[in-house]
Amino acid sequence: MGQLEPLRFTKMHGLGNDYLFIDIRDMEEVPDDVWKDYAIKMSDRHFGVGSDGIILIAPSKVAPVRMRIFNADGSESEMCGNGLRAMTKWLYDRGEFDPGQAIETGAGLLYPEVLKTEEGRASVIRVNMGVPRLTRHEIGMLGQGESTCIDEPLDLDETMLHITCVSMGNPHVIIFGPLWDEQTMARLGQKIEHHPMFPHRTNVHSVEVVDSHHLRMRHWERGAGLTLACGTGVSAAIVAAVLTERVERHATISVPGGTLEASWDEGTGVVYLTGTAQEICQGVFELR
Ligand SMILES: N[C@@H](CCC[C@H](N)C(=O)O)C(=O)O
Repeated sequence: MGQLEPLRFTKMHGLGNDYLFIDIRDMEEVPDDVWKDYAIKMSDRHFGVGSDGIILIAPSKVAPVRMRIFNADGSESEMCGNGLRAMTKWLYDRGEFDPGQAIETGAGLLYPEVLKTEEGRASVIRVNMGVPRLTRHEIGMLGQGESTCIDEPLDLDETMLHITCVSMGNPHVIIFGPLWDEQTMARLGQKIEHHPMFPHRTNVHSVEVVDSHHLRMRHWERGAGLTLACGTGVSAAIVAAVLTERVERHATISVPGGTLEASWDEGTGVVYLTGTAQEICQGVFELR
């Protein structure tokens, strides 16, 4: 790891979903296993810096820049909604974000937009999260590949749940009902994350309908556990709630770390996610 250090990082968050951003555009290429190791060590909340994962600001052949995300357990994910807003802010605040530009992600090219600034810095960002994917094959679930999973039973031994599954590039399971408390979210979230139905594991969300324009959610993230917000999860939730006729196409979504606005456009099929992003601090990491 010696050649990478000292490793500069910026800690940022979207509603408390926090990541350590590392600009690797001018670095020599290093094997993914090295990033996996850094993700585990840096993310540790007691023996590291503390975060839900690390995000690499990487070079791209198809866009001005690419986002790669490694969860706190070192696994790589395709996408991160809160991370994408935070990365847009990182670029904007450093004069490196052009209106209309794309950011390459594992879910394809995505288009963020800075809606509001404060003292020249980005504060509210809207992201075109792309079109949700609904077949089992696209979600990475077992079963009939071309079929969807909408309000279907999942037997968890101790309890029978009804799940709706959506991919926003990464997989999400949505369970509607009264909002689970933290303990239940952790216990059932972990079980569903590792359920054999999901060979690549999955993110899990408890979702309560407040009214036809308002949802409340709690998250168990694949590779990170309980988090204060999950942008792709919120995007998946509005899709699942519209598909099951629980909300209109635009909703406010309350999560433990704050509030996001989500909408699912009828014409284009695109999901839009709007919310804040903040920079916490900058630092230098050296493994001891
Ligand atoms: N917090 C994120 C999602 C991060 C990745 C996720 N844990 C996965 O493994 O897919 C978000 O804001 O979308």
